[in-house]
Amino acid sequence: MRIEAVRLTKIFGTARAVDDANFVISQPAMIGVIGSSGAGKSTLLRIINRLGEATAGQLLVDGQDVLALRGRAKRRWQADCAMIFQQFNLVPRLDVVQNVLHGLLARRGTVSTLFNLWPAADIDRAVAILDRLGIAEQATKRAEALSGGQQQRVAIARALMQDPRIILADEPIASLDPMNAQLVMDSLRAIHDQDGRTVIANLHTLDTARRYCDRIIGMRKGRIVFDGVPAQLTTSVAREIYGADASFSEAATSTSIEQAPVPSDDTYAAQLLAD
Ligand SMILES: Nc1ncnc2c1ncn2[C@@H]1O[C@H](COP(=O)(O)OP(=O)(O)OP(=O)(O)O)[C@@H](O)[C@H]1O
Repeated sequence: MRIEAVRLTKIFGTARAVDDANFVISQPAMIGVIGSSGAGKSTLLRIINRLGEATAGQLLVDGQDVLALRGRAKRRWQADCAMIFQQFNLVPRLDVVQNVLHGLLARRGTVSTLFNLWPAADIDRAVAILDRLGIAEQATKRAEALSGGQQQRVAIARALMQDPRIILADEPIASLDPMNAQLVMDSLRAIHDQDGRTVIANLHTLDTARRYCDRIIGMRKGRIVFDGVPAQLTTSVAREIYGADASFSEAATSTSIEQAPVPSDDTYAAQLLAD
């Protein structure tokens, strides 16, 4: 699969949240997107998944502009690129397996879920995916009873259930402690290595991007100002991305810094549940 972003632009009012972004992904990759708050990282992922519409530009996937798709074809594309969010976006009162099975909504209708009519083969697959992520023993618990790190792995399992070609992760570890952050990043890396799926993760922390990603895209004020391998990301380049002065230190973007929780974004759940 070849993905090419051509002059992707998103304007909110007068703000250019994504400004003329161009990149090519010619083979499965693990890509980290970095940049300070407001740089446009989330907006970029949402455009790719069609949760948000671009103002201009194209996203060519094997030559076809997926931003122009409508109806069923658009939903098929959305099923091909699963989203993972900082706040997990699980259904709290449902058990873990049910949450994972919801990944199938991207590929199928909603009728079966209304009646909880899941074929045994689907349930077996959901449990196998949970097992792969090391949380099969949590399968019958309510999602809300799990720790944040476990909930994020359930969200990854839900994403895998829809068998996507791409996983888009929007700040997947920003709400997690360092140990759980590592477990979640290890899982995403394994999914890329073992399945050959492309993973694009927005990351607050440079050290995480360096450690887990083969390629890093740096955004500043909507523009892509860096696109290269971690070794090319020198301190002076990092400073340019973050718009920081000489006092900038990488430690300031370390995973050990706790992020304040942000309100959950339930658009994704709404999209999955939509007809
Ligand atoms: N729905 C919206 N309406 C208006 N402006 C928006 C909207 N969503 C994002 N923006 C603006 O677009 C710009 C980019 O925001 P975006 O959330 O993509 O940045 P980000 O790099 O993901 O930041 P963060 O790391 O804080 O999540 C910001 O200036 C933001 O205020």
